[in-house]
Amino acid sequence: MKQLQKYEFVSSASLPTRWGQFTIHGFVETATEQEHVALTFGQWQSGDVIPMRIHSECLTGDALFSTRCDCGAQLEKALQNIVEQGKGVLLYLRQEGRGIGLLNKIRAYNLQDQGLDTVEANEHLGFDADLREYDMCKLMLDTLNVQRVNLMTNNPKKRKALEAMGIEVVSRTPIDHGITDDNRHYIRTKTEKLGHEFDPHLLK
Ligand SMILES: Nc1nc2c(ncn2[C@@H]2O[C@H](COP(=O)(O)OP(=O)(O)OP(=O)(O)O)[C@@H](O)[C@H]2O)c(=O)[nH]1
Ligand SMILES: [Zn+2]
Repeated sequence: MKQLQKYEFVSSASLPTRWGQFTIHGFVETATEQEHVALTFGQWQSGDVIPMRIHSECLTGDALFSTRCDCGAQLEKALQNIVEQGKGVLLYLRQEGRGIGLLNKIRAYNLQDQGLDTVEANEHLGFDADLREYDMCKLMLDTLNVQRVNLMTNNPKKRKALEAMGIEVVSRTPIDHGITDDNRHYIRTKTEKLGHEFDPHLLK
Protein backbone atom coordinates (compact mmCIF):
# COMPACT_ATOMS: atom_id res chain seq x y z
CA MET A 1 0.00 0.00 0.00
CA LYS A 2 1.26 3.51 -0.84
CA GLN A 3 2.50 5.34 2.27
CA LEU A 4 0.61 8.62 2.83
CA GLN A 5 3.05 11.54 2.57
CA LYS A 6 3.07 13.96 5.50
CA TYR A 7 2.90 16.96 3.15
CA GLU A 8 1.54 17.10 -0.37
CA PHE A 9 1.75 19.54 -3.25
CA VAL A 10 -1.76 20.51 -4.41
CA SER A 11 -1.68 23.04 -7.27
CA SER A 12 -0.02 26.15 -8.74
CA ALA A 13 -1.41 29.31 -10.33
CA SER A 14 -0.18 32.69 -11.51
CA LEU A 15 -0.18 35.48 -8.92
CA PRO A 16 0.42 39.01 -10.18
CA THR A 17 1.53 41.33 -7.33
CA ARG A 18 2.46 44.96 -6.81
CA TRP A 19 6.10 43.97 -7.43
CA GLY A 20 5.80 41.53 -10.30
CA GLN A 21 4.40 38.33 -11.72
CA PHE A 22 4.74 35.50 -9.17
CA THR A 23 3.42 31.94 -9.18
CA ILE A 24 1.68 30.62 -6.06
CA HIS A 25 2.05 26.93 -5.11
CA GLY A 26 -0.25 25.31 -2.54
CA PHE A 27 0.76 22.55 -0.12
CA VAL A 28 -1.12 20.71 2.61
CA GLU A 29 -0.15 18.79 5.72
CA THR A 30 -2.28 15.70 5.21
CA ALA A 31 -2.95 14.81 8.86
CA THR A 32 -4.00 18.28 10.02
CA GLU A 33 -5.11 19.85 6.71
CA GLN A 34 -2.84 22.80 7.59
CA GLU A 35 -2.25 24.74 4.35
CA HIS A 36 1.01 26.47 3.34
CA VAL A 37 1.97 28.38 0.19
CA ALA A 38 5.12 29.22 -1.74
CA LEU A 39 5.52 32.17 -4.08
CA THR A 40 8.10 31.89 -6.84
CA PHE A 41 9.46 34.45 -9.26
CA GLY A 42 11.71 33.86 -12.28
CA GLN A 43 13.41 30.72 -13.56
CA TRP A 44 16.37 28.63 -12.33
CA GLN A 45 18.27 25.41 -12.78
CA SER A 46 19.15 22.75 -10.20
CA GLY A 47 21.99 23.96 -7.97
CA ASP A 48 21.48 27.70 -8.55
CA VAL A 49 21.61 29.83 -5.40
CA ILE A 50 18.06 31.09 -4.91
CA PRO A 51 17.12 34.18 -2.86
CA MET A 52 14.61 32.90 -0.32
CA ARG A 53 12.52 34.02 2.62
CA ILE A 54 10.71 31.75 5.06
CA HIS A 55 7.90 33.93 6.40
CA SER A 56 5.67 32.91 9.31
CA GLU A 57 2.04 33.98 9.11
CA CYS A 58 1.23 37.19 10.98
CA LEU A 59 -2.31 38.28 10.16
CA THR A 60 -1.93 41.51 12.11
CA GLY A 61 1.35 42.53 10.47
CA ASP A 62 1.00 41.00 7.00
CA ALA A 63 -2.64 41.88 6.29
CA LEU A 64 -3.80 44.44 8.85
CA PHE A 65 -0.87 46.91 8.68
CA SER A 66 0.13 46.47 12.35
CA THR A 67 3.42 48.07 13.36
CA ARG A 68 3.50 46.12 16.61
CA CYS A 69 5.93 43.78 14.87
CA ASP A 70 8.18 43.98 11.81
CA CYS A 71 6.46 41.21 9.78
CA GLY A 72 4.55 43.33 7.23
CA ALA A 73 7.61 45.38 6.29
CA GLN A 74 9.75 42.22 6.06
CA LEU A 75 7.22 40.54 3.78
CA GLU A 76 7.12 43.52 1.42
CA LYS A 77 10.90 43.86 1.40
CA ALA A 78 11.38 40.14 0.68
CA LEU A 79 9.08 40.22 -2.34
CA GLN A 80 10.77 43.38 -3.59
CA ASN A 81 14.26 41.82 -3.12
CA ILE A 82 13.22 38.71 -5.03
CA VAL A 83 11.97 40.72 -8.00
CA GLU A 84 15.08 42.93 -7.98
CA GLN A 85 17.30 39.83 -8.07
CA GLY A 86 15.30 38.34 -10.94
CA LYS A 87 14.37 35.13 -9.15
CA GLY A 88 13.44 33.78 -5.75
CA VAL A 89 11.11 31.98 -3.39
CA LEU A 90 8.94 33.03 -0.49
CA LEU A 91 7.68 30.20 1.71
CA TYR A 92 4.64 31.49 3.58
CA LEU A 93 4.09 29.15 6.52
CA ARG A 94 0.78 29.21 8.34
CA GLN A 95 2.31 29.21 11.80
CA GLU A 96 0.58 32.28 13.21
CA GLY A 97 1.91 33.67 16.47
CA ARG A 98 5.08 31.54 16.36
CA GLY A 99 2.79 28.53 16.28
CA ILE A 100 0.30 29.40 19.06
CA GLY A 101 -2.41 30.64 16.67
CA LEU A 102 -4.10 34.00 16.16
CA LEU A 103 -6.35 34.10 19.21
CA ASN A 104 -3.58 33.02 21.56
CA LYS A 105 -1.39 35.72 19.99
CA ILE A 106 -4.07 38.27 20.87
CA ARG A 107 -4.06 36.88 24.43
CA ALA A 108 -0.27 37.25 24.41
CA TYR A 109 -0.58 40.84 23.13
CA ASN A 110 -3.01 41.56 25.98
CA LEU A 111 -0.41 40.34 28.48
CA GLN A 112 2.24 42.46 26.75
CA ASP A 113 -0.06 45.48 27.10
CA GLN A 114 0.13 44.76 30.84
CA GLY A 115 3.95 44.74 30.85
CA LEU A 116 5.10 41.19 30.05
CA ASP A 117 7.52 40.75 27.16
CA THR A 118 6.75 38.53 24.15
CA VAL A 119 8.47 35.46 25.64
CA GLU A 120 7.02 35.89 29.15
CA ALA A 121 3.55 36.27 27.62
CA ASN A 122 3.83 32.94 25.77
CA GLU A 123 5.09 31.24 28.91
CA HIS A 124 2.31 32.77 31.03
CA LEU A 125 -0.18 31.16 28.63
CA GLY A 126 1.56 27.78 28.99
CA PHE A 127 3.42 27.78 25.65
CA ASP A 128 7.09 27.59 24.81
CA ALA A 129 8.47 30.83 23.33
CA ASP A 130 8.52 29.44 19.79
CA LEU A 131 6.53 26.39 18.65
CA ARG A 132 7.35 26.61 14.95
CA GLU A 133 8.58 23.68 12.88
CA TYR A 134 10.11 23.89 9.44
CA ASP A 135 9.93 20.29 8.20
CA MET A 136 7.32 21.20 5.53
CA CYS A 137 10.01 23.30 3.80
CA LYS A 138 11.73 20.16 2.51
CA LEU A 139 8.87 19.00 0.29
CA MET A 140 8.18 22.59 -0.75
CA LEU A 141 11.80 23.17 -1.82
CA ASP A 142 12.11 19.75 -3.48
CA THR A 143 8.95 20.49 -5.48
CA LEU A 144 10.38 23.88 -6.50
CA ASN A 145 13.80 22.39 -7.43
CA VAL A 146 15.70 24.45 -4.84
CA GLN A 147 18.78 23.00 -3.14
CA ARG A 148 20.89 26.11 -2.36
CA VAL A 149 19.67 29.44 -0.99
CA ASN A 150 20.55 32.95 0.07
CA LEU A 151 18.29 33.17 3.12
CA MET A 152 16.63 36.46 4.08
CA THR A 153 16.28 36.28 7.86
CA ASN A 154 17.60 37.41 11.23
CA ASN A 155 16.67 34.09 12.85
CA PRO A 156 19.52 31.53 13.09
CA LYS A 157 17.00 28.72 13.83
CA LYS A 158 15.74 28.90 10.25
CA ARG A 159 19.25 28.42 8.89
CA LYS A 160 19.83 25.42 11.17
CA ALA A 161 16.49 23.85 10.23
CA LEU A 162 17.26 24.15 6.50
CA GLU A 163 20.77 22.74 6.90
CA ALA A 164 19.39 19.80 8.91
CA MET A 165 17.17 18.88 5.95
CA GLY A 166 20.03 19.06 3.45
CA ILE A 167 19.42 22.54 2.01
CA GLU A 168 22.65 24.51 1.62
CA VAL A 169 22.40 28.04 3.07
CA VAL A 170 25.11 29.68 0.99
CA SER A 171 24.56 33.12 2.54
CA ARG A 172 22.23 35.11 4.76
CA THR A 173 20.75 38.52 4.01
CA PRO A 174 19.57 40.44 7.11
CA ILE A 175 16.01 41.71 6.79
CA ASP A 176 15.78 44.52 9.30
CA HIS A 177 13.10 46.70 7.79
CA GLY A 178 10.08 47.79 9.76
CA ILE A 179 11.71 48.68 13.09
CA THR A 180 9.69 51.51 14.63
CA ASP A 181 9.07 52.99 18.08
CA ASP A 182 6.03 50.65 18.27
CA ASN A 183 8.12 47.48 18.08
CA ARG A 184 11.70 48.31 19.17
CA HIS A 185 11.18 46.74 22.61
CA TYR A 186 9.72 43.60 21.00
CA ILE A 187 12.68 43.32 18.65
CA ARG A 188 15.14 43.83 21.50
CA THR A 189 13.45 40.94 23.32
CA LYS A 190 13.75 38.76 20.19
CA THR A 191 17.46 39.53 20.12
CA GLU A 192 18.05 38.93 23.82
CA LYS A 193 15.82 35.89 24.38
CA LEU A 194 15.21 34.24 21.00
CA GLY A 195 18.64 34.66 19.41
CA HIS A 196 17.70 36.92 16.48
CA GLU A 197 20.60 38.78 14.92
CA PHE A 198 20.06 42.52 14.49
CA ASP A 199 22.54 45.34 14.05
CA PRO A 200 22.66 46.79 17.63
CA HIS A 201 22.58 50.35 16.23
CA LEU A 202 19.07 49.74 14.91
CA LEU A 203 17.78 48.88 18.38
CA LYS A 204 18.89 52.05 20.20
N1 LIG B 1 3.36 34.45 20.23
C1 LIG B 1 3.67 35.61 19.64
N2 LIG B 1 3.91 35.61 18.31
C2 LIG B 1 4.24 36.79 17.76
C3 LIG B 1 4.32 37.99 18.48
N3 LIG B 1 4.66 38.98 17.63
C4 LIG B 1 4.78 38.40 16.40
N4 LIG B 1 4.53 37.09 16.49
C5 LIG B 1 4.61 36.05 15.45
O1 LIG B 1 5.96 35.83 15.20
C6 LIG B 1 6.11 35.26 13.90
C7 LIG B 1 7.29 35.97 13.24
O2 LIG B 1 8.40 35.68 14.00
P1 LIG B 1 9.55 36.69 14.31
O3 LIG B 1 10.15 36.25 15.62
O4 LIG B 1 9.03 38.11 14.21
O5 LIG B 1 10.57 36.54 13.15
P2 LIG B 1 11.21 35.22 12.61
O6 LIG B 1 10.26 34.65 11.62
O7 LIG B 1 11.60 34.31 13.74
O8 LIG B 1 12.56 35.73 12.00
P3 LIG B 1 12.87 36.57 10.71
O9 LIG B 1 13.08 35.58 9.60
O10 LIG B 1 14.11 37.30 11.03
O11 LIG B 1 11.67 37.47 10.47
C8 LIG B 1 4.78 35.42 13.20
O12 LIG B 1 4.14 34.15 13.19
C9 LIG B 1 4.03 36.40 14.12
O13 LIG B 1 2.63 36.17 14.10
C10 LIG B 1 4.06 37.95 19.87
O14 LIG B 1 4.16 38.93 20.60
N5 LIG B 1 3.73 36.73 20.40
ZN1 LIG C 1 4.14 40.05 13.06
